[in-house]
Amino acid sequence: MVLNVLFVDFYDSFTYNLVSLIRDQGQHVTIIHFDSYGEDIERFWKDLQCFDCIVLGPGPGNPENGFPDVGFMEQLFVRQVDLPVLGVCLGFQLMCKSVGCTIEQLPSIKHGQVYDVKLSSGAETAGSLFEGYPSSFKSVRYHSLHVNCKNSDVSRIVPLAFTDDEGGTVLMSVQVANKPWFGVQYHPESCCSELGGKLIENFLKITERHKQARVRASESSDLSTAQGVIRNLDQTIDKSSIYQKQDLQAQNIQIEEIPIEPCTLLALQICNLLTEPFFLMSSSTIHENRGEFSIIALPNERSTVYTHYDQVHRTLVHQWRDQRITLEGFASAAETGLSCDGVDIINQSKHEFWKTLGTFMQPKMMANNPDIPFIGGLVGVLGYEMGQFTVHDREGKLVPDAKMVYVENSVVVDYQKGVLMLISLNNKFPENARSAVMKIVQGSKPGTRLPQLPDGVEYDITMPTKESYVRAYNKSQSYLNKGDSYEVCLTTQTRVVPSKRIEPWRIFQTLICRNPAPFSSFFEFTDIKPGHSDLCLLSTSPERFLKWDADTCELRPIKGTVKKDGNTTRELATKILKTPKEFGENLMILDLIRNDLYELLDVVTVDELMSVEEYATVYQLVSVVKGHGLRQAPYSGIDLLQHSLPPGSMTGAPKRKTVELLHDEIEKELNSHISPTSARGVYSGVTGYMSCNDRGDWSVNIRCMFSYDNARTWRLGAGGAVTVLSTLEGEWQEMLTKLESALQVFQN
Ligand SMILES: C=C(O[C@@H]1C=C(C(=O)O)C=C[C@H]1O)C(=O)O
Ligand SMILES: NC(=O)CC[C@H](N)C(=O)O
Repeated sequence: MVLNVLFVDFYDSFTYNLVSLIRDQGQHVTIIHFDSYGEDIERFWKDLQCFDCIVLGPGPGNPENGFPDVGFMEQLFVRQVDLPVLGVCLGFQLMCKSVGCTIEQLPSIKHGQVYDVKLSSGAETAGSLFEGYPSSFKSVRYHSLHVNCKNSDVSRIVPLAFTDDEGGTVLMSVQVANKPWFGVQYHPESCCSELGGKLIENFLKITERHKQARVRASESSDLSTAQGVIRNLDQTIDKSSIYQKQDLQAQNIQIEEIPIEPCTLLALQICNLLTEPFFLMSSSTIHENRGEFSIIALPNERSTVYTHYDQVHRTLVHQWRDQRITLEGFASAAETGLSCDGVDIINQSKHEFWKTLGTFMQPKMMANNPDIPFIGGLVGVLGYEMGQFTVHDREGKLVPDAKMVYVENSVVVDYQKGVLMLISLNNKFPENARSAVMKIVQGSKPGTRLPQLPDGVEYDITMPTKESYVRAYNKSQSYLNKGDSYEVCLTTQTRVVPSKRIEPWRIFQTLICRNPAPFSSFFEFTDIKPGHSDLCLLSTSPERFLKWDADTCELRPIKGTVKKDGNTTRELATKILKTPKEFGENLMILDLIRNDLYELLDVVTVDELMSVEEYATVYQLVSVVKGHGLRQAPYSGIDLLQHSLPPGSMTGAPKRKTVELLHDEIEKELNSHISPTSARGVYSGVTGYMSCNDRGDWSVNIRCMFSYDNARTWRLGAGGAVTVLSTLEGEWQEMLTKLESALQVFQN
């Protein structure tokens, strides 16, 4: 008998981790938001007849705030719903409040910390929520608030578990007396919690028994009506796929392999000799599993270019350097939506923009699957505001939020195999590019002279004041304390104006030598006119956002940073990175990313838990999460990409609420010297490709600089995760360290 579980989501970023635990038990889960019914409690009550139990999930906010934070969900208990209920964290607090407990500030807030949960005596008896549990087990806590039942009617509450921390004993689980209503304060669904699946299994057994009793009393509802209701209810996420997968045909690819001596300057040297435009996604450090490749993408007049402006909900489509288009014509088409020779104008939201990209790519996907990450496809940059929950408010200057270019010719260097490949999808690998490659491959070893920026240029650098940073930091702390957020990725932006324009390529070469990184990128979009770009990104990112192939995907969130200086050995860094502060920071984002994947996929694994990685200026704590079974799913990599942007490591958790707080409150004043709308722009977005052999790889836009005005001014973002364990000085210094990784090129 499959149970129908109603899951009430309070817009949390751990919802689907819990949902997956229930689905693993073979049960059907319907997810609604706590405010899906608005104020229509009667309709909600009627629909409840279709379900066998209710799970009230975790989430931001405080049940004491009432309707804005929890809707009318407390009424479940006030009206005495005749269904088993499991409340988790916020849901638990809500249930306890409804029976007279108070919700109070936790003396020592815990976000992403593992504690021993101890059962009250008798809690593990047969038929209970903790049947078969040991007397103590480890679980993760994410809460600012806790339940105080000292002044409540003790006959209504059966405490089941507690934990000890610095603030004394904290209630971890209760049952409401004589009711099948249970709750846990801890998070059974975290990847660092023990026995989470068992808790759900036990709750479902309780549900099963309850259901049987109801069936006997013939209270059960008509199954066919139930199915209709259920189908229409579950609308919290858009589950449609961007494009339908089809049977793929083999298509023509020309690949010429040339053996090479692996050297990460190779791609740079080839680009130096190229006479045509190029984009570079390059590794400047070779590691197993990241940075094994450099890709030089060669756009030409056959290349279609997509530019999306979220501020005006418009996409412009044109061919690379179409002679009919002028810079002024293009800018005015973007601004007004009025037609312009050579440009297709589509008025569409960013959501529809993804579909436009998908529709374009679908017929280009091919059955050939050479073991090469990129054979040709869309390459480009997606800004932070292309993600979910973000908005790009209208401000003075219209800037692109996304630019993607379809590229048929490329050079791919595989450092591990020691081969370079010239790849063409149109049988016409450009001769000039071939001779540039041959010159470098056959020539003498590349020199080691470090490129320098030209002498005699002054740099006007504007960064946020420490005072405004302090205010933003304090705001972040106050939201963390109130339980509105568990982690806030607070970011700053700095503007650099050189007294003379310097070629982006020259800056990039300096940057990549000073701050080598596995995901460096050079994207100067000169798609209208040579020597002119409306978007330019120079990045030395250490962080992979998302990589996929036809069946699996991988995310590598970085959270936890230690500056390298003369005294920091790897050993010391590891010690610092394994403290509760860094552990919690990383775990929260790891759990958030599992959630992002579980929204679309059934199987998600944690393949590396908090490894320490070394970079030029910092040590970082990195986890690796994989999603499996894409082949059987209706989704492709592009669905995962759309779905999981913006990167959780750049937002904090829970994602939706924290993105909102950052935009409306926290970063507004802090970055007002750059933009009045607190848009992050390219920073915090992603850069990469989707290849016609169904592979993709995207890095997070950090340790980078970008320009919207043809390299006259540059913007650099830097930030870090603020948690309750942060210190103001520590975060300020961490931000400066990250800023320095790119800013250093302008400082001598
Ligand atoms: C925000 C930045 O980096 C992010 C924040 C990190 C952290 O808080 O430790 C680490 C890597 C990135 O996910 C940045 O580099 O500007
Ligand atoms: N994870 C949660 O559900 C948190 C609940 C509540 N907002 C708190 O901070 O205590």
